[in-house]
Amino acid sequence: MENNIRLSVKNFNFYYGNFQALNNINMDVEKNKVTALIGPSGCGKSTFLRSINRMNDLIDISKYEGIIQLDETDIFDKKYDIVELRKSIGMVFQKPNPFPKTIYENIVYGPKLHGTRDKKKLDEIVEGSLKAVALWDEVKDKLHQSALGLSGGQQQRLCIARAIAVEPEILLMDEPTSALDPISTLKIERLIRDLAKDYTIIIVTHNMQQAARVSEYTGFFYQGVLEEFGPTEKIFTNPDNKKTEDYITGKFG
Ligand SMILES: Nc1ncnc2c1ncn2[C@@H]1O[C@H](COP(=O)(O)OP(=O)(O)OP(=O)(O)O)[C@@H](O)[C@H]1O
Repeated sequence: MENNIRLSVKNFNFYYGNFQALNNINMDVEKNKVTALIGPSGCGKSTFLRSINRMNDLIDISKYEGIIQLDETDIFDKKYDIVELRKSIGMVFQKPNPFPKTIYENIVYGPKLHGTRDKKKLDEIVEGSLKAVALWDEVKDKLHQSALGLSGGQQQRLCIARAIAVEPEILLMDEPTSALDPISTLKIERLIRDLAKDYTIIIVTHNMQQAARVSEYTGFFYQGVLEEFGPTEKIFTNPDNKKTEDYITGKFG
């Protein structure tokens, strides 16, 4: 079991100034599985997700305690290069945010940053990444047009392609379908299942049906505490914690 753990969070606390947003979080994230994070607004899901690739470092007043290990290396270790970390742990946001550049340039941005210069190699990465998100057929004739000309759903698939172009180990997704219509949402959900073959995925979602559809594991957060974490099926059918049950049956939140 131990070898299947990609990310291990131990006694993790997080503060914005005096406000403690996360309280003693412990979680092991299994390789090539989808882990969903659910809970009412303001419970700390995004703070937790952003801690995993150290995006919270940008917030001056923030402070953390505890350990987050990626493949047994502490991501907060001073020796850990943040550019390398973000290569290993990619992120997709709520609103599609392609760069105002061509489709091609969006995908090759990361690989170029990490030193890939060979045109043929870059072309391969573009084709491979776009095929992986089932966008290739839709855009192969307009790779050099602006990414901003794509629909919202296509833009989000492009952002996922951009994230996987550098071959991360983990993909973090912060409510990746909340700005999309139902059909685009289904496409992304199918894509998440496909991508789990190659990546470890952690997804924040407000949509409990979505968590149930896409994930193997679910964590329920409430007021900065990880109240319950376990197999998705158990969390949704037979949770141990009364708060989890109240939340999934719609009694609050
Ligand atoms: N930059 C910040 N400075 C101060 N407090 C913050 C900051 N970001 C978030 N918080 C607070 O931390 C708590 C957790 O916020 P967070 O965004 O992680 O919750 P969430 O569960 O993702 O909520 P939502 O589902 O609404 O996105 C909230 O009380 C929020 O007000």
